[in-house]
Amino acid sequence: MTDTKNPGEKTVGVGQGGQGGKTLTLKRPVEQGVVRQSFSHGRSKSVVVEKVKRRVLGPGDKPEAPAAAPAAPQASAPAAPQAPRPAQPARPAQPQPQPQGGRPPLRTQPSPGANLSSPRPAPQGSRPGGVVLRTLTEEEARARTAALQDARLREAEERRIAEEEGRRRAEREAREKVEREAAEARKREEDARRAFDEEAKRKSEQEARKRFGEDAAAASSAASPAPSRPAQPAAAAPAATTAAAPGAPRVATPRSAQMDTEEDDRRPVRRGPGGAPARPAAPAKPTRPPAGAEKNRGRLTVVTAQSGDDERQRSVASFRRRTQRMSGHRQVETKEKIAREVTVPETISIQELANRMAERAVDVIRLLMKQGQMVKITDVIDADTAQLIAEELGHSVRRVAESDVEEGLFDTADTAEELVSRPPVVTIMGHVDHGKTSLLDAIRKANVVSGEAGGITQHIGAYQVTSPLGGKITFIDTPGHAAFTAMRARGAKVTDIVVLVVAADDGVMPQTIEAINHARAAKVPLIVAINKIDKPDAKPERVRSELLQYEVQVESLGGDTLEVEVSAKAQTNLDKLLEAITLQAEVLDLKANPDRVAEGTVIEAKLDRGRGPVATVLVQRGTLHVGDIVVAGAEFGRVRALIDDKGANVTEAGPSFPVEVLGFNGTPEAGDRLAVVESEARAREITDYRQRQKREKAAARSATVRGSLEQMMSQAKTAGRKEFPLIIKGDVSGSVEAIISSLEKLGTDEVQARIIHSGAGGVNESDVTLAETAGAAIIAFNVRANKEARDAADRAGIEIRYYNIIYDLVDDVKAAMGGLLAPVNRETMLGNAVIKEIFAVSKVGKVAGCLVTDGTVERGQHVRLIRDNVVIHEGKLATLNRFKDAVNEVRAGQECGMSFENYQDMRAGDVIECYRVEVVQRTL
Ligand SMILES: Nc1nc2c(ncn2[C@@H]2O[C@H](COP(=O)(O)OP(=O)(O)OP(=O)(O)O)[C@@H](O)[C@H]2O)c(=O)[nH]1
Repeated sequence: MTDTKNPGEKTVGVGQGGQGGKTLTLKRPVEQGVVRQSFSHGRSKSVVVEKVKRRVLGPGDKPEAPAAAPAAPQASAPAAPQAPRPAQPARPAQPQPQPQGGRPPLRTQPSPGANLSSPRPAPQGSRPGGVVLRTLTEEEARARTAALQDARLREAEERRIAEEEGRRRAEREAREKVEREAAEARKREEDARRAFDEEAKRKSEQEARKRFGEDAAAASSAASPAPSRPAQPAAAAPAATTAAAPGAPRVATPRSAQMDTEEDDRRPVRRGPGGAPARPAAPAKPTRPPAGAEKNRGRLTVVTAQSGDDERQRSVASFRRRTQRMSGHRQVETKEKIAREVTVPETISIQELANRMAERAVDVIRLLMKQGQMVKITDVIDADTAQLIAEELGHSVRRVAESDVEEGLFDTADTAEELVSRPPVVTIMGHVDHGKTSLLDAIRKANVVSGEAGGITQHIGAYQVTSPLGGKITFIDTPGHAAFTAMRARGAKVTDIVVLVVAADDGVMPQTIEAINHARAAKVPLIVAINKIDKPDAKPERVRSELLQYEVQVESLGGDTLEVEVSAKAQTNLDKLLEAITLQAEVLDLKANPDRVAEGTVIEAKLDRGRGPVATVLVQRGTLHVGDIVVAGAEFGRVRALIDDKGANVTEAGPSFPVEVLGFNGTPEAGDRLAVVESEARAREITDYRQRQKREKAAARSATVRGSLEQMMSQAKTAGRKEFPLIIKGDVSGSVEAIISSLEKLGTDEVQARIIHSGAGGVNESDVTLAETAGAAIIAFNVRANKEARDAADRAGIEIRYYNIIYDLVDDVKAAMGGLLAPVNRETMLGNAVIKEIFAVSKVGKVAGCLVTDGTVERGQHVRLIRDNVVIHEGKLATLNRFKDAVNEVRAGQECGMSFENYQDMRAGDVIECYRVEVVQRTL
């Protein structure tokens, strides 16, 4: 039994706590109800709550108001799940009375976890089986009210926040949706625009192509729609500027209008997000995206704002460029490409090749790069590569030999009108001590004495004198055979006239004869100067008669060779000699063209310590100037200075004028021909070739000194020459004559021995130089060559053949001359064999098992296969085996195995004929 001692309570619950207990009610009616109380751990309990109708309240207290307040929100928001919440904040208020000492517990069944489920703090009477709640104190009531108010406020706040969030979410979702749709619309728009641009581009290209295919006149006509195209950018510009103004009229060119009509079906519908046409006022502009779409492009920048215009400008510009490009190509194509015949030497630089083709060097390099060759413009390529390139570029090629670099260097013809008389060039020749040098000096001295300007200051190897008959005479101041033949050996024909000096007291001597032969070989006229007539023992008549033996018939003896009796020492008849030279020159009618680039010959050359390489050059044609680029032999240079025979600097030198040339890069050789070329590159090309040739010649010479007789014959054969040039030297003149007559008898219609020079005595240097010049062989009978001659022969690659039996000599020459006849094949029978059986051997093929019936059978020799007396195969023996061993020959009576080269069809019973074939030279 629970008793409330609270004075405020009017109800006392009597009973044992069971349901059947009686409740003592003191007059005051009570409203009661049952509330289910929940506890922790899932426990629950029903509590009876009573509400007294009347109670004593403190002053100012309004207990009903708070009770009604929670009910109101519950009624206004029945769906709100927070209905029980107000009870929860009350919980902390529950222990509040405890600290206040003296105060009895509120409930008869105190439960720490008890929770008041009803917010109403009403006094409750005790009931059987229930819990009677005491009436709340004012403080408690206030606390509860405050808590309730707080809870209500919080709830309202939370609701407001939730609503706010919901609203924001909805807004965001709506915005995102709109953005998404806009992006999609933009994308669609972009795709459509791109597709449209592509189409427009394709169409314009097509039209351009079509237009270029049309007649040019039609294309240029103003009436045709094509010319309206260039106006399009102008029309597009205002349209672009008015693009921002909605509804502004667009200027549509005929072309765009045409395109619009053509492409309406294909053009994508350009609509804004709202679905309305974006640009209703400008439906005809295909290149402009609708404004609505632009609005939805997202970030708007100046670039994007202008992008539409740019697009169109670019499109027009690119169209124009393309048009220009195409018309440009057309121009290039219409410019007819000139196919040239390109001369290609064995090697050529890229630059030179390009020049010859009239192409750009860069194009040549590009072609080579395509073939995987990285080259520079200065690189040199071979003729094969050059040919490939030239043909790739549409040119034809003329391959030339290396020697062709000299083409056009010399001997270009002059017309008769261009030729003017020139001084003769004279060489003095003769036997030793007959007075050559004395005569040259005498002539020069006499000329100086006779008042020649300047004076002799230096010796330059050649000089000019004035003839008493007028005009100049050029003397080459290098007397003797050496200079003469050296020049001739290099192909230079310098001398116009040879003055043969014969001492009147000595008569014709061996070198006199040599000089005669040299002059004759060079087809140069002689003037005989019978020297030393001042001597008492001088016998000029004897000289005249001796010369007759050598087919030199002087004028006084009825011949056509001029002769002058002179004395170098006494300076007698020097004028007559000069007159004779002038007369002879007139007969020769020597002429040259002075108005052309110079050609000449190096008379002598030296390396001067102070001046570098110095060459004495005799100009033969044209005029040599300071500054000319000259080539001589394997050297070239730019003429730095010209010095005449009197030591004076001159600026030019005409025909037959001897002059010292300074400026060569190296020292040329006497006898080298000089030419003026147009460029240093050409000069380099020529000298490079010549230097190569020189090296090769030196190498070849050392390798082929011997056997030159045969070599000479092969040269004769290839050159189609019928003459076989020889120089015969013998111990006595009788034997020499016998040899000559024997050799002359060998001659046939095809080939003939030609004796260039013959004489008694050993082979000397002069013989060798003559042989070199004439391309002759030297035959020495019972004589030997001196050391100088041997050295010279080694250097020149001339063979000297020695004999002591005249028949051997004749036979050799006969054989060599017979070399011109085609060789024949001579057969020699070796033996026969008969095939017994045929075997098939792997890797070898068929092998014939044979028995050699007569002679021998040799490996590698020729065989004939005879079946029933008919030759069925001719070839060579490939293998020859005896048992299992390879052997070189098998004799009669022995068995062997044979196989043939490239032949398998042998049969048992066939006869094999073995023979040797020799190439036999035909003889005369
Ligand atoms: N009495 C006389 N002696 C001469 C005459 N000409 C040359 N001599 C002499 O003959 C000799 C040889 O003269 P060179 O002029 O050296 O004869 P060369 O032919 O040049 O001789 P090499 O150079 O050895 O070939 C010298 O002693 C000269 O003085 C001449 O007209 N009368």
